[in-house]
Amino acid sequence: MVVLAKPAALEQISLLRTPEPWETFSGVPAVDLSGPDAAGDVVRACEQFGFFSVVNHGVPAGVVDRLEAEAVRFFASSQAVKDASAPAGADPFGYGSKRIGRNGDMGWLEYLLLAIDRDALSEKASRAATSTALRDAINEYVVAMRGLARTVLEMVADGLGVSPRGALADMVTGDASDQVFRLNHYPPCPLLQGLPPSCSVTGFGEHTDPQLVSILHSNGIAGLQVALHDGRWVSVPPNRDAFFVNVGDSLQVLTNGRLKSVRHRVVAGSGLKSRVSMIYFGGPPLAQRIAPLPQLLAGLPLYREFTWGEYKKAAYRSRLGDNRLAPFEEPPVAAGHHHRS
Ligand SMILES: C=C1C[C@]23C[C@@]1(O)CC[C@H]2[C@@]12CCC[C@@](C)(C(=O)O1)[C@H]2[C@@H]3C(=O)O
Ligand SMILES: O=C(O)CCC(=O)C(=O)O
Repeated sequence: MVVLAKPAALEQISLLRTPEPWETFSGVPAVDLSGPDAAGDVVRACEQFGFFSVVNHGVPAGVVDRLEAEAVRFFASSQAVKDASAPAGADPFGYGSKRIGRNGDMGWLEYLLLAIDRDALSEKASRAATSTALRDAINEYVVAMRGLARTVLEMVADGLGVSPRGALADMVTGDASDQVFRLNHYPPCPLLQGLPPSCSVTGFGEHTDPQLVSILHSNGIAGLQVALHDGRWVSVPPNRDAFFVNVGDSLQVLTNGRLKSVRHRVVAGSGLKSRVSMIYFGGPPLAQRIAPLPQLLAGLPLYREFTWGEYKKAAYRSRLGDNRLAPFEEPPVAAGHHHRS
């Protein structure tokens, strides 16, 4: 007998996680972008945690609310409508359900993954976003996220003493920058009904983001967890009024490991409400060389130079949880041995 597809219940069972107690983290750094030492606060948060929340960000609530409402409308449309937005060719952009990437990663979610060209949806992505209202809401939101990414990266440069202060920001807001945007919908999982609250399913498996920074917003339903630098996983309290900024692998390399990308994941529960999140990934042009910035090199470089295109290609062939920077790490220099130039 040929089994063509795993029955839905089996897919859910394989996403079940070992029951664990939640520790809600009260120490998420909140950076007030209008504060007197915002640049110092951003750098300290990126060094200590690799993520932070942003308040007083200047993004109008209406921009977020409009997109959230359109995202909810899109995910509530019929399966046939959503499936018509599934990726057609080699690129992964479009609607997806449960399968994340093409290398076997699964999660209890559906999503719309879209490529952004300058400050709007790319031509192909425009076809995947099914209504004018959704497209307009995404375009409006992306402009706000590009501005926020620029502000954050200028602050990183200021805080680290990198000049010009636009050196990092230009990588993600230049005309050829490689930006990605994703809407995620995590419905409550029926399999969990009647199980203790410590039971959950994998919503989005643990990973670091490959780009320089990503900016996340969610609808106030819990689920995001991050790994602290001591290895402990903690839940991030949801906050509708804030954005969460993650340091990505490329920023880790550019700062020679001084800022560290953050491992994060989403767990989905049995609650009554769905989690809806939107995340903007700020990546550089494909030809951009990524290597520790000479201004930040106190000792030896920890990474060899690569282009974003090379890294992205490798990332898209990897599993979600892989350490995708490993192939680019310089081997540690043994004591007493010196580099010859
Ligand atoms: C399994 C995968 C999904 C992903 C591409 C990858 O092969 C490994 C990295 C994943 C990730 C994580 C951050 C956001 C994202 C869009 C990206 O650039 O890398 C996703 C990719 C995806 O969802 O296709
Ligand atoms: O939904 C979330 O909160 C995080 C999603 C995420 O990490 C991703 O889309 O890469």
